[in-house]
Amino acid sequence: MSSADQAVEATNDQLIQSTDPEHPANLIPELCRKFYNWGWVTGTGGGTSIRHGDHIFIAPSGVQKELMKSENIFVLQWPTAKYPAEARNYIRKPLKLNPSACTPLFLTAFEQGAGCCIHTHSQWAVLVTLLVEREKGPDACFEISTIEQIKGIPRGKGKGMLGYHDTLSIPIIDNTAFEEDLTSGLEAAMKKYPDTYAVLVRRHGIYVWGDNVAKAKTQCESLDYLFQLAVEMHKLGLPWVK
Ligand SMILES: CSCCC(=O)C(=O)COP(=O)(O)O
Ligand SMILES: [Zn+2]
Repeated sequence: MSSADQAVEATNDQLIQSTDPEHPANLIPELCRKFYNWGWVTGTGGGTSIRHGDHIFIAPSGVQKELMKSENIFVLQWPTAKYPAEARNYIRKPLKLNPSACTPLFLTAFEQGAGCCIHTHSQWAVLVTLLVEREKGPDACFEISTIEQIKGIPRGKGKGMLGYHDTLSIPIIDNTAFEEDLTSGLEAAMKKYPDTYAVLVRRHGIYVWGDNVAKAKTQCESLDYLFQLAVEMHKLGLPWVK
């Protein structure tokens, strides 16, 4: 390790030390424990990142997310370069750990003004991506209507929440061999669907973001509920869209 890296590691512990349970360095491990119990981040997959002022808090890669501690958290100075990875401005790097492979995807959500982004490997999310026809290619979307929980999802930034009679549409992008390579697909989906707060990844999971942690979490919960409901409706032969 270079002396510059050692300095980043050694000098910036204050960035992740707080007695406030709402501090991102405390909140990320706490949220990941909940997400693990909900089947969202099992087997090291998935994770979450929070923007707090001009700092981005990111979990390490390939670790048991439910066992993560605040001292394992990376901190980036915001704004930062998305590419290449070496150009990112880390102001705290835990020794012997790498930042999450989801980092460029989380940064894409922060570029949209998000305060928190959650990535899950929920089986319900994966199942709906398998049930929506593949032939639709870049136009593939999961759609559901006339279910009360749709009201938990925003209509778009500053546009209020969807109503009971609205149709919720979540774009689906194809998976790639490496998590980082999903970034261009996520960017394209955000451009095509500027009001969306989530993008499904076929055979992989979902990215959900929100203006703050509470909104990202509740939106992710509402979507997971709707995906599970949709799978159960499909088993009963019931249509998702009236
Ligand atoms: C078995 S998990 C494969 C990688 C992945 O999809 C993921 O979300 C985890 O990435 P990270 O680098 O944050 O561990
Ligand atoms: Zn993943």
